[in-house]
Amino acid sequence: MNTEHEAASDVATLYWVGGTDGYLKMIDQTLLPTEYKEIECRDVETVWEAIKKLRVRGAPAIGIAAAYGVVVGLQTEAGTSRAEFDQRLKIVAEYLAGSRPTAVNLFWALDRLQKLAADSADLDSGEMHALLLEEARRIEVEDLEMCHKIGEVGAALLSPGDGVLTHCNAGGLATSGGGTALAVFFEAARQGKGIHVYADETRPLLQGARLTTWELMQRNVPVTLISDSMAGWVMKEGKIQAVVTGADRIAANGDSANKIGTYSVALLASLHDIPFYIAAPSSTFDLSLESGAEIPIEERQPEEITNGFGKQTAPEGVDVYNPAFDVTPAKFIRGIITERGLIQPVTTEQVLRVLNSEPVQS
Ligand SMILES: CSC[C@H]1O[C@H](OP(=O)(O)O)[C@H](O)[C@@H]1O
Repeated sequence: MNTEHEAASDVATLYWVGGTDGYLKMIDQTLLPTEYKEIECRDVETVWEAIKKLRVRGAPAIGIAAAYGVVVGLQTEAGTSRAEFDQRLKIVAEYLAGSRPTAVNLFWALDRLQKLAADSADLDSGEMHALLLEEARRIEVEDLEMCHKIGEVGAALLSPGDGVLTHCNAGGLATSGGGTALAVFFEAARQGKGIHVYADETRPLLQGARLTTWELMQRNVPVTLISDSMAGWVMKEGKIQAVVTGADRIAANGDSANKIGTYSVALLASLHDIPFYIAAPSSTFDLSLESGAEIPIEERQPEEITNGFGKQTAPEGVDVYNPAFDVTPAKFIRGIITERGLIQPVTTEQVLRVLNSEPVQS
């Protein structure tokens, strides 16, 4: 636990230091696992770059970073009129919204802060700034509570000795510190279920190889790293009894966007009659979308594939297609694990029923 970190998280993915004149501190995830370094974000441009370059990544973590990014971006408005403050708030929110398009938590957090400001027109700029910092901290702490509940709901689905496969990183590093898919594994391990995790390396940015294995080893959860192309074979060999991944945006019918390669894993799981679960907080649902067809998919730079981590592995000028996410249709998802319970079957009716219920009691 970082002594400066006020939220009760044991993985200090990101946190605010000080008052409204403070700053956002975060682990630079691009350096893991070989270097553990925290960076300080003292202006909104640094926050934007950190999200864009995946120094901070994962839907919930991106939402928290954006919320604190708004607070940082408003530090230029100390002592201004409320009208000037609100104009700057609009500019900063639009700027941060342009960092990455798929993770809905980013937009959910920005909308939440802007609505708070609209509902607090009577406050002066200093009071409003302080209230926005409180709300950003609330988003962080609420996420930690959601992660712990997701862990409890999901762990109940796993049996002693299960082999479980995951794709990308949906751990503490992708959230306030508790994780979503990995929260399920952490809780199952805490309950003594003796699970064994198989982590896809997750090309091209290797969040699985670099981050998921690191987190699980930190917590002494047995983990085996496999290449993405091995997922089908370990299922065929009977090593996998369940698959759990995170999500970046879930449509009202349960179609789920997640790291590229997740769709293939879901199809393979279906072929082997292995349950495929998504673990995600309610803040990752976008009920304005009827289906996953409308989820915006981020395309990233070709160099992530042709020059991953500095080594050229393809001819100069080769044509590259690099979508960062894909969408798994609800029909391939056995259940969606949320802090409000398990959504099963995965239908619009069930999504709305569970999301309208209260969070499970720990
Ligand atoms: C708990 S959300 C984790 C989710 O975010 C990752 O994407 P990225 O690393 O590009 O931010 C991936 O889709 C994970 O499943």
